[in-house]
Amino acid sequence: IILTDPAQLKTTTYDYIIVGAGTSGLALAARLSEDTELNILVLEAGVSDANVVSVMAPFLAPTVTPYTAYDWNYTVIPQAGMDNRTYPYPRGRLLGGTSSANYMVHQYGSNDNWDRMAKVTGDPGWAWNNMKRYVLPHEKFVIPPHDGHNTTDQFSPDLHSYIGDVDISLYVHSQNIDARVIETTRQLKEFPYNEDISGIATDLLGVGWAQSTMTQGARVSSSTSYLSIANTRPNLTILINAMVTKLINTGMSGGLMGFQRVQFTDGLTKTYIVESTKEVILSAGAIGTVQILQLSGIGDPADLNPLGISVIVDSPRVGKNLQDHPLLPNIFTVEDGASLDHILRNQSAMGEAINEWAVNRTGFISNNVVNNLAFARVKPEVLEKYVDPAAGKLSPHYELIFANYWLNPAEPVPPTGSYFTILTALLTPTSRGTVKIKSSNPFDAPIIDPNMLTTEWDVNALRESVRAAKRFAAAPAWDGYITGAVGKLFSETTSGLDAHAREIASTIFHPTSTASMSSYSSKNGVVNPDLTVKGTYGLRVVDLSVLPYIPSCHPQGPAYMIAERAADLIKIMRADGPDDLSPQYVLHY
Ligand SMILES: Cc1cc2nc3c(=O)[nH]c(=O)nc-3n(C[C@H](O)[C@H](O)[C@H](O)COP(=O)(O)OP(=O)(O)OC[C@H]3O[C@@H](n4cnc5c(N)ncnc54)[C@H](O)[C@@H]3O)c2cc1C
Repeated sequence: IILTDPAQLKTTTYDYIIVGAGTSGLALAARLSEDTELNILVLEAGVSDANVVSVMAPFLAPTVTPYTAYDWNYTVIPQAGMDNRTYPYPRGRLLGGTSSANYMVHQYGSNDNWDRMAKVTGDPGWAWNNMKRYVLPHEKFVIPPHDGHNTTDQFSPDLHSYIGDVDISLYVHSQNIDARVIETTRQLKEFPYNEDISGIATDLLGVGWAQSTMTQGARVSSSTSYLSIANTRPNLTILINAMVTKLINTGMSGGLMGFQRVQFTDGLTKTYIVESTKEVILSAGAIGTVQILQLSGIGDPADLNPLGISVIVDSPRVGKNLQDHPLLPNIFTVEDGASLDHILRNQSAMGEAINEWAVNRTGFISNNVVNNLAFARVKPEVLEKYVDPAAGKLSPHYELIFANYWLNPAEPVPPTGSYFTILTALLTPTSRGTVKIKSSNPFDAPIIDPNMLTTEWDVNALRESVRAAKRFAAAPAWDGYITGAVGKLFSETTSGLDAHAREIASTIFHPTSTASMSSYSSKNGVVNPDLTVKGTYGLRVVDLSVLPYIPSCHPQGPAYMIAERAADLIKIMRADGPDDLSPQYVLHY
């Protein structure tokens, strides 16, 4: 049941209270509520996602954020590595969280991403060999896609699940560049075709077809999937418009501090308190989770003391390990009228397209914003000088994203011209940023410093991605289409290309790792391998903040995987012994 007013709550005591009805939060709520004996409350600061056209229509995803009613409307502080520019840092503030606001590309990361996590945390349960089991309950691959096209060789059917909760589909509308992208894989050895870039198999490298969380011409979020399946359960309550302002400590036990009470506000004047008998679980995302921890006195004394917040749990790594993928739009000019731009900037043409979508769920509005992606590694001679920051030899360093129009999240399409965009994203950054509350007022936005492009590796690797994009675009497949390059992309020099990056790069919106996991004995982390917050009992974090390293992929898949395993970890803790667990929940390691 979804409630909108705290007065509608039947009780103030629940077994589990989950903070944040986002990507991970709703997946976890759905799994925990399978046990009818448990009473679960989810508190979400944002609004309902119901009937919001920009949220539902896949191609309109870029209009859900930034700076809207569905966004937390954050802005980063001036970035030293990017000409001291600031830029928006969108996060979904609605049911489904950022899965209701993202661009829907779905992957799991490379096997190495998970194996490295198992290694650094000392918990083999995070290795891909164990994690891959969660693909089965998680995804439901849609065959055929909504446009009915033949998907032979566009994904590997044997790798995928068809019985899970989240619909995942290949494209449902072609872009006129699709054939040229695939042709390039035949012409340039450097960019081989990869039939399946989900990351389920060992190899993520190459050019392939995007897999997206959508079905029947509409977005699939954690709200329209996990929640819509679980929502009829009487033991699951979701309260929206409920912003958590802090956790209240409820006393020590065995040297650990409890935080069983959750304080929240309706956003206006009233404050409420609810209590958990088992656990409070923070799923407020890489920014929100840090904010709540710090407001509750869990953090670095150097951050909290100056704000007059008493330190209850000294946890110096809270908000410290922020990682994100820098994104650089490399835009080419193309033959007049050969791109989608003339439609995108024509209001009546857009109106017609949206109308077609509203009536039939067809046309380009029913499709994701991109159809093809490429994952690649820098050349060995570039890597020579560095300790490879990738999780393994089959993990990409960067990504190329292809769109037959002007796709620059930071700058709208110019009034004239036709364009082709190859966005490049650095997937293995070594720069580390921070998230820190500005004051003890929960309504003050935290200070977000992604600190991007501040290491030599990051600058070099992003430059290599631009060179790769230019080599890609120089393949014969693009003859008669591309006519030039926009801005400093023209440059052939190192300094020119670096200036291009500093001038227009921003984020692909993938913040992670701000409450990262480390082994039970390590202090270099915020949570333990079972996601419990170090120094506390009855408190866990279940969202992308727990990742020690950002995965080299689009991270909503990992957010869902973390939630799926967290549900098992919680169920195992509750069970008296293995006999109490259904076979599905026994970990095999
Ligand atoms: C524009 C954009 C495009 C993206 N495109 C892609 C893509 O194509 N593919 C991909 O894989 N990833 C993409 N991402 C990233 C990805 O969607 C997110 O990283 C992921 O969904 C985060 O999941 P999460 O569970 O950690 O947090 P979220 O899904 O953000 O959930 C956090 C929830 O907690 C709530 N919350 C926060 N603070 C509080 C509080 N104090 N009280 C109550 N509730 C609170 C929030 O409102 C939100 O609902 C994109 C992100 C953006 C912004």
